[in-house]
Amino acid sequence: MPTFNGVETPNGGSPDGPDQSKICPPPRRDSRDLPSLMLPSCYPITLKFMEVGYRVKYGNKNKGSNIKRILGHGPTSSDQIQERTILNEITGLASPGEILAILGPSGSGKSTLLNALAGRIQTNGFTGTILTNNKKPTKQIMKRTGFVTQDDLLYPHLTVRETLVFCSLLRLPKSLSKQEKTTVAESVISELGLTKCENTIIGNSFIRGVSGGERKRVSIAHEMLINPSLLILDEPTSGLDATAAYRLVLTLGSLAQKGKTIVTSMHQPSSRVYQMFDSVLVLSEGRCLYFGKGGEAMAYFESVGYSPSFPMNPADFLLDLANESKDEMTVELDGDGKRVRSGGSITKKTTSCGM
Ligand SMILES: Nc1ncnc2c1ncn2[C@@H]1O[C@H](COP(=O)(O)OP(=O)(O)OP(=O)(O)O)[C@@H](O)[C@H]1O
Repeated sequence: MPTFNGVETPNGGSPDGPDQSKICPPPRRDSRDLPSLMLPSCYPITLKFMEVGYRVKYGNKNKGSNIKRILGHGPTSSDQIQERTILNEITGLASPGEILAILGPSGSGKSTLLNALAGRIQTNGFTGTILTNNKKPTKQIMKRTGFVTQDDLLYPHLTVRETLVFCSLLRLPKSLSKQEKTTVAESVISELGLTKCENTIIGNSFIRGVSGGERKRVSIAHEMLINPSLLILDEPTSGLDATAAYRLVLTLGSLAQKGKTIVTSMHQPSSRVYQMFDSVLVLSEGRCLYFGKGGEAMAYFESVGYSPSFPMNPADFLLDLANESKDEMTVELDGDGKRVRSGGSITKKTTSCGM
């Protein structure tokens, strides 16, 4: 009987986490039921990360030296090897059935954090602890982790269906037949709402293909083929209009409802997208400004003296805070002596995580 990587409990049914049998029924071993086997996330993953830090060394004077010579630039002090802290003691938690959104301005460290959480950073500069179900991530856990990168790499000449069937043939275990792998791809196409465009080519900037939103969905579908329990996405809504972004996050929400743990970075979510986040982690220059429930962020900042002077999208407010936290600002007080946002500036009182 074929085994399917995305469903079976690792280590013969004794996972590193909660008793799975209490969470969802054991899968029926019938290849005709493959799509229904594949869709439930039967292996919940709780992701904890504590004091995650990342420092990089840069400024190798030998690199690009020919170009520098052509430009007439001799060795300068900036050619010396320097160190930079990209992430500074970031702590947080993502639970099954929830969406954790990493928010922050460009360059604040969102992608770096996601890479760290996905185990994609293995250099000396990395510090801190990342646990899945209270243990160091095992190979089995890594197999159940999907990572959707910011820059998707897809073959422009293949259709959506061809892309996913091809990936399915490559990524799914040899124990599944070709027909079963095709069935898995078909069910993912349907789950991600790609049926309408399944015969459209992916395309690129030269060849007209699927829309930006559909392209993002194909990237997510690509990871969904392995039925991940933990899905990490780097800016899945970048380049999408507000409605397409909302629809995509709705899809993420429905995946979360099936028991998956979703961690996603997002640049500028609309207020209705923000409302779909269970937790948010706000980064500013690699430091955590806030980690906690999305719905409690505004109250938290108000309690520590920061509030917008007019009703606004919480995500915009948090991004303003993150952007302005690095600048020197003047404290402005309203009639009650509260610090207020005024003329686009918000004063910042704390950099600790509001957990
Ligand atoms: N290996 C590296 N060497 C030097 N600097 C790096 C390295 N990796 C990341 N950085 C820097 O760290 C900062 C954070 O980068 P990161 O890509 O994580 O930001 P981001 O929040 O995802 O940005 P964006 O929203 O624009 O994608 C940036 O200033 C980037 O230039």
